[in-house]
Amino acid sequence: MTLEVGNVELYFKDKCILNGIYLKAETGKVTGVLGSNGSGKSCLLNIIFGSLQSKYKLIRIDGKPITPALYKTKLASFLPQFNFTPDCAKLKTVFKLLRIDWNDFVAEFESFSSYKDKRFNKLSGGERRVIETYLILKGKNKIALLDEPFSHLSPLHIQKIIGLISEEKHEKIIIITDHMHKNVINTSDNLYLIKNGCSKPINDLKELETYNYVSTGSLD
Ligand SMILES: Nc1ncnc2c1ncn2[C@@H]1O[C@H](COP(=O)(O)OP(=O)(O)OP(=O)(O)O)[C@@H](O)[C@H]1O
Repeated sequence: MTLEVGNVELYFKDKCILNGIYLKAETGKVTGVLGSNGSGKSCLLNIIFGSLQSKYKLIRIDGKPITPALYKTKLASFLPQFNFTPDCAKLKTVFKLLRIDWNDFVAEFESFSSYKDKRFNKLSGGERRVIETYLILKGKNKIALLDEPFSHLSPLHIQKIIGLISEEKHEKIIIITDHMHKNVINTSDNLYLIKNGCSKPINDLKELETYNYVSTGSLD
């Protein structure tokens, strides 16, 4: 499956945020989106998901334009920057409702093994991020949009999430953005940088220096 996003124009009042976006993502490859603070990464993911309206956008799946918001089609799931799980929900209830196997989860994330009856709001920020990222990656949707999945995560959990992304990419289109750019770079098969409202395909990591996203030599 392929997902193409183009012709995006997003303004807040008179301020132009996005105006030259083309991005192609496909099953089997992770698509990474990098960009400085405020460059429009979260807005772009929200526009793709349909939770933010833009002046223009064209979304194509397997070459065919798709007009309903993606969240309405149930094709896509979205890990936003904020928590989406109800505070008082017990983890076992959330997993059951989403039909995700708890035992598979704790086999991978052993430190959660005593948490089955815990309520979501009793977890730490990083633990919440692990749970929600896992739920999105293991869900049935064919497109997963991940906005900062690594934030608040400790190194071991980051490695496990990266492993999960590498497995799930064979089933899903995965688009990921995060400020932990080295993790995004290592996880992604295709990379884009958002700069001045436009997407720049990155074929050589040196371009990230040329576009002044990272300092010279920092990726050596
Ligand atoms: N609801 C809003 N009203 C007005 N401006 C907004 C709104 N949401 C976002 N913006 C602006 O749009 C720009 C892009 O925001 P966005 O959150 O997409 O950036 P980002 O690249 O995800 O940043 P960060 O990496 O810091 O999270 C920012 O300048 C932000 O101030």
